[in-house]
Formats: sequence, structure tokens, C-alpha cells
Amino acid sequence: MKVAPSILSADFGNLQRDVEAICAAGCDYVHVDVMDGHFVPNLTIGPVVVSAIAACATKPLDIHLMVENNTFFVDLFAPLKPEYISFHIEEEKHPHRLIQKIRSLGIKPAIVLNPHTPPEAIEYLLADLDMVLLMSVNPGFGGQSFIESVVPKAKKLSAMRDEINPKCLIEVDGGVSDKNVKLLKEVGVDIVVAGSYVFNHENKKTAIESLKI
Ligand SMILES: O=C(CO)[C@H](O)[C@H](O)COP(=O)(O)O
Ligand SMILES: [Co+2]
Repeated sequence: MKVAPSILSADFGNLQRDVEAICAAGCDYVHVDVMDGHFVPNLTIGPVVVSAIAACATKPLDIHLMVENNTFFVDLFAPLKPEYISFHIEEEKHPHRLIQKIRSLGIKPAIVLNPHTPPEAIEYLLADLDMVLLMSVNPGFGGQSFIESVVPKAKKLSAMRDEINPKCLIEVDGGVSDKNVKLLKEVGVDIVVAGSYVFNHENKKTAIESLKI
């Protein structure tokens, strides 16, 4: 299992310290939650702060857009050369076009599904994706409880992925801890995002290692 700690739970007064700490503790990606106050009822960070994160991160960025105008934000963040940019299928009229655009910028495209969105919603996009991100909380806030229905959903998506595009990774985001990571591993999940679990743990290295099963 690969691990992408979400900097949403970092201490923003000590952002450089916390980004360096998770990278030194062995994370695989730095998960960056971008919220615009419209698609979700919360507002986080823009390109000024994300470029400061990119400057001190020694691991690739995994940018999770929770915004209304995806194309605008892709253009804002592309110069930072993240590994992935993911956007919500619920907020995009032309997802295939946006996948092509993200790839043309040299970034791996990913799509996010909210808890209620079935995997079939992206069946005809799967061949063109590098990753699918399944939300296991309602997007907008860290520290929420894990929604169990993501487990059978990930199992269904994993079967679709094996048939259509075995290289496409499955990521799960929200309420992940050492208590549920095994269930996710068993149904074919490749990457977990963990914010509060990693940042509230007394030892970030121990927390990250407990998820790398
Ligand atoms: O996208 C997100 C919220 O919309 C965050 O990545 C997610 O909530 C991680 O935080 P936690 O592990 O505390 O649930
Ligand atoms: Co996220």
C-alpha cells in the first residue's frame, strides 16, 4: 500500500516543518486538498501556498481538486508539476477533454468519486486514467468518519480496472487509519490518503508504516 498524507491536517503555521516531516517519515506522495468554497463548504489553499509546499517536498504532489471550475485550477497548478491532478466527476461536464488536457501538460490524470457516485460513472473513462480516487468521507473536511460502503465499491472498481486498464491505480481518501487499511488492501486499493491519522499520531513514521501493509 502506498501512503499519501493529507497536508489539510498539518500545522499551517509550521507547514515547511510538517511537509519535510512526512517526506522524511517515508510517505509516497504529499496529498494537497484544494477547496474553493463553492463545490465544498470549505476554502483551503491556492498556488502561492502549494508552490511553497512543492519547494520543500521531496515526494511528488497528489493534488485533489474540490472546485467548480476545474480547468481554471488545472492551469493554475500545472506549472508546479504535480504527479497527479484529480478532479471530481460530479463537477465536470467534459471529463474526457479534461483528462486529455491534464495528460498533455505532462501530469497523470485522476478522477474522484463522491461517496454516492457509482464506479460505472467512469467506466468509459477508465482506459484513459492513471488513477481513480474514491472518497470515503464527504469532501470538505478532515477528521471525519470512514464511510464503510467504499469497501464494496472499491472491490467493484477493482474488477472493472483489472478488465479495462490494469495500470490504473485506486486511491481511497477520508477517515483512513490502521483500523481499516487492511480491508482496503484486500479489495485492491493501491494508495490511501490519511490526514488526521498521520498528523495526530505521536510518531508520523510509525503511523505511515502502519498503513504500508
Ligand atoms: O479530501 C479530503 C477531505 O475532503 C482529505 O484528503 C481527507 O479528509 C483526509 O483527511 P482525514 O484522513 O482526516 O479524513
Ligand atoms: Co483529499
